[in-house]
Amino acid sequence: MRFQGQKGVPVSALSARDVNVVYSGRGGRSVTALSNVSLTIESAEFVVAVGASGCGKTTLLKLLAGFLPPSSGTISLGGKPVTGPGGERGVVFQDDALFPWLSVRGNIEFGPRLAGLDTAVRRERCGRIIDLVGLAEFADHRIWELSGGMRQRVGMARALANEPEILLMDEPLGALDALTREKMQELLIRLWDRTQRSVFLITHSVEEAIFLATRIVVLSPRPGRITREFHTDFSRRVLAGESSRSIKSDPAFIALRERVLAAVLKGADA
Ligand SMILES: Nc1ncnc2c1ncn2[C@@H]1O[C@H](COP(=O)(O)OP(=O)(O)OP(=O)(O)O)[C@@H](O)[C@H]1O
Repeated sequence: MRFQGQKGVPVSALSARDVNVVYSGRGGRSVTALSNVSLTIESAEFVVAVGASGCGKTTLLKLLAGFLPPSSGTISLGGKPVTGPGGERGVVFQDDALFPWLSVRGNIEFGPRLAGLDTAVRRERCGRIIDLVGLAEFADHRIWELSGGMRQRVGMARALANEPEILLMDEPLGALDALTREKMQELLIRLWDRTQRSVFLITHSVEEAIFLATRIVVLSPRPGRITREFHTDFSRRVLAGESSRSIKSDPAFIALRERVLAAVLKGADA
């Protein structure tokens, strides 16, 4: 499938630099959700953020998406300031609001249709994406006829249909049962590999983070900040054909899981 990031053409780096976010809370009390956070998601990286509840993960994603301006600091894409949402950044949430009155294809074609893309180009592009997420047989089904895992595939396909440079995902697999979740993790790795998009993903599962990421960032609360980073490449083994079970039970995987977990718990206690 043709995407801007393929054949060695780098997609733009998305950066947060010295970012602070202060929310005004109830009774005049303010909450520092993020303090001096700097993070650059380089071309074709798969960055996963983990951390205790309330450490600012979603706030960071909203900044990168352009949904929320920082109180201070800058967000930039390819060196240009981000001042709002944009088609270069596709966003996927856990409970993505799909349009129940449209078919799978209708949902996926919605963005390109709104952007005024020529019908033939739109059909062709969305057909390829439907194949890529394994929904070809269900293209004409309504959303209410799909399982939870299939709906998440539609959410991802809908984001990909706008050909973003980077996918921003907030707990996309959080609501799925364990078996479906593992299958979707494998699909995410294949999507990342095939499309060469950069990905920024939030999860509460340390195991999921290690399985998916090329880089894990650990955030700690009060105030929210990045405390540790880990580089990992277990997803390469998925792409090489090794089974998820074999990878997740590898002593090297388990050892890293304990190190990342210790970093998360240390931050949560601080
Ligand atoms: N709109 C808001 N107004 C006031 N405070 C907010 C707002 N949004 C988030 N907060 C606070 O900012 C902090 C960071 O919240 P955020 O949702 O970014 O954390 P999170 O790590 O994504 O949490 P979780 O893992 O529970 O989803 C929390 O203390 C939260 O209560």
